Amino acid sequence: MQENIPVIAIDGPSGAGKGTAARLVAEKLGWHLLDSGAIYRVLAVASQHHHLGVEEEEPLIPIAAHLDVQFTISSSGEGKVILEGENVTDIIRTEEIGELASKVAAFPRVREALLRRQRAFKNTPGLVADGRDMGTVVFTTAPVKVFLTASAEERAQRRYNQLKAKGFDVKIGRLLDDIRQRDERDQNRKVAPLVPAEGALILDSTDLSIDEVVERILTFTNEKLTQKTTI
Ligand SMILES: Nc1ncnc2c1ncn2[C@@H]1O[C@H](COP(=O)(O)OP(=O)(O)O)[C@@H](O)[C@H]1O
Ligand SMILES: Nc1ccn([C@@H]2O[C@H](COP(=O)(O)OP(=O)(O)O)[C@@H](O)[C@H]2O)c(=O)n1
Repeated sequence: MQENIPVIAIDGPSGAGKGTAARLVAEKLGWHLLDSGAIYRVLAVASQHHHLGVEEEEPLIPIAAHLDVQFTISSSGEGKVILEGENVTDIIRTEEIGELASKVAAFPRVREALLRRQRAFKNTPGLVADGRDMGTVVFTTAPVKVFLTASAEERAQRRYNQLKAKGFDVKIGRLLDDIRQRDERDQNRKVAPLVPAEGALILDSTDLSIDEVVERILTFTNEKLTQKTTI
């Protein structure tokens, strides 16, 4: 039964390490993965394709409802994101698109239109989902909820390293400003604001390695799931 499929919901601000941790936890457990932020990022790109601004909600709703996107894994294990037949894997990771994504994500009816698509990722044997509202809105009954955070300075530095490695020309000061603006927008919007879910493990990763973060999530998952059943 769909209700009995376990979900690990990992929420937190930009650059906290959610995506990295979620992928590694999902690999370790052999569970499915939902990068919900990628859906909002894809919607931002789709709005550009359709020559729409991100200031008005109404025109974005049908685009969100009928988003033609595929998340595929190549034979070498590389994740690919295909929008309307076009490979948008790298484009969606730019700060410009992150910024637009956080604008389209502030519209309640856009979020509503994307709910079913996100919930469809929940399949046996389990799902690891990361985003801003996985534990508070999309998977409220998830047995395992984690709020992963880190200082804004550390998150900007991580983003800087990540984008530099991909060959993007970025400035650390600008990234820090962007992160602070995005935090502000994500935390203060009226619908599905970024807040820790009730009962979430609050994990500050500022001084933790990726391996330590993954270890703590797995330990917490074990504790939570053995309280109910077993993993
Ligand atoms: N605990 C950590 N210590 C150092 N770097 C990290 C840590 N967690 C993630 N990173 C790196 O920071 C960058 C941003 O991580 P990501 O998982 O994309 O964050 P988020 O999904 O929360 O925005 C990536 O390059 C990742 O490798
Ligand atoms: N579940 C989610 C996931 C992302 N988002 C929005 O989408 C934007 C991009 O999400 P992301 O997870 O890819 O961003 P990063 O944390 O990787 O910077 C965020 O700034 C949020 O505004 C959201 O509102 N709800």
